[in-house]
Amino acid sequence: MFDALLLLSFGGPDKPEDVRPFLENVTRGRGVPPERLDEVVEHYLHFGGVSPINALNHAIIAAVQQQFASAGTELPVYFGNRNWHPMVEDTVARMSGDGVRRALVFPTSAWGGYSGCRQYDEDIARARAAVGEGAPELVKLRQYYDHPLMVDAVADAITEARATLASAHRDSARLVFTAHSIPVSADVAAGPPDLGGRLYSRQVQEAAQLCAAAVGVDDFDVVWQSRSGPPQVPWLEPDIRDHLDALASAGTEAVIVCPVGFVSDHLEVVWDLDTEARERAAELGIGFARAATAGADHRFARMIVELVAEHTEGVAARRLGALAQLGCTVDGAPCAVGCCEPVRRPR
Ligand SMILES: CC1=C(CCC(=O)O)c2cc3nc(cc4[nH]c(cc5[nH]c(cc1n2)c(C)c5CCC(=O)O)c(CCC(=O)O)c4C)C(CCC(=O)O)=C3C
Ligand SMILES: [Fe+2]
Repeated sequence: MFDALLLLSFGGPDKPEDVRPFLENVTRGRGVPPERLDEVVEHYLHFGGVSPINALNHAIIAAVQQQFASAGTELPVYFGNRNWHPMVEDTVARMSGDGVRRALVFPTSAWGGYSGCRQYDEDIARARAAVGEGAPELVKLRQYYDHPLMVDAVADAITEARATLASAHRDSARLVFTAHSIPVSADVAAGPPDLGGRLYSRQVQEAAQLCAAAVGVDDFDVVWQSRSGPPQVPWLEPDIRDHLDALASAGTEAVIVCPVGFVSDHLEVVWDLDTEARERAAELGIGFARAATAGADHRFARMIVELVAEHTEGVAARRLGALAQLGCTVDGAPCAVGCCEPVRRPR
């Protein structure tokens, strides 16, 4: 029925010379100010111009291949990206050359919204169009932000992070979830029009609620990180650093920061949290622990295998959230008419 799995991701530079051209691909036509780009170049160069994202994706693929092998599932796994090599256009061309007729696509974003869902649909459509006649049918797997295996992995990561705090802080540390900020207009446009919008921030809130409940915490915060737009454009707020200021002034002594919005420890996690937010916490004199992302956990690969089995074996979709189940698309058609429409950006 399906003859391959494609892991579709964001992409990142592998060496210093890649950084500028990669960022040009990411931000083409998106109204990101040049000052912001110069800053982000520095973040990548701080890590030798190598984004951690490619190695992390290769590790996820290896874990999935291992599980396929031990289950006797013969499904080759391909890797393609939106913004850097291997580019999804090249990968889909290779799949076509290998005789792949129909493939499932696992996107490395768990979320709805333009950046997390619809833009991956656009990538699929663009890659198929580039191949032209005979391009494989590409079925994207559904959103998985509330999958029980994902929630379990994040919950354990929170517990492990808590254990790294000074003993006096362990019980009282404030649990703070982060996700990538997006323009408020993009959040308003997120989801099928009849569901009232703001699907991305509502999903992030729901995931945070599920993970907090899994560790027995009922009072937590959801804040945002890594905004890139010009200052006059409203993005989801507060930023994690401003939030740390507010928490410290209110007497909080320690925080556990959980980047629930990201599936792996890529650059925006290791720079914006492990470098900038951690520094801010040190300046404020508050304890800081960062929870690991779910991608490196064996349950994440198990979840991918289970999402595949929903299509290949009719396994029932397991999920803990109550919001609409979305994201499963065919050949890059959006989830619904008018779903997550790209918002026009100021020049
Ligand atoms: C919702 C969301 C996710 C989560 C869903 C998903 O995972 O897809 C995500 C992931 C990621 N974002 C990443 C990197 C970047 N994102 C940027 C810019 C932007 N992100 C946005 C949103 C998101 N981004 C938006 C609205 C912009 C503004 C420009 C635009 O409208 O498109 C820029 C430009 C420079 C800057 O301003 O930061 C960079 C370099 C990397 C790779 C990191 C690495 O290399 O390890 C990853 C996984
Ligand atoms: Fe981003």
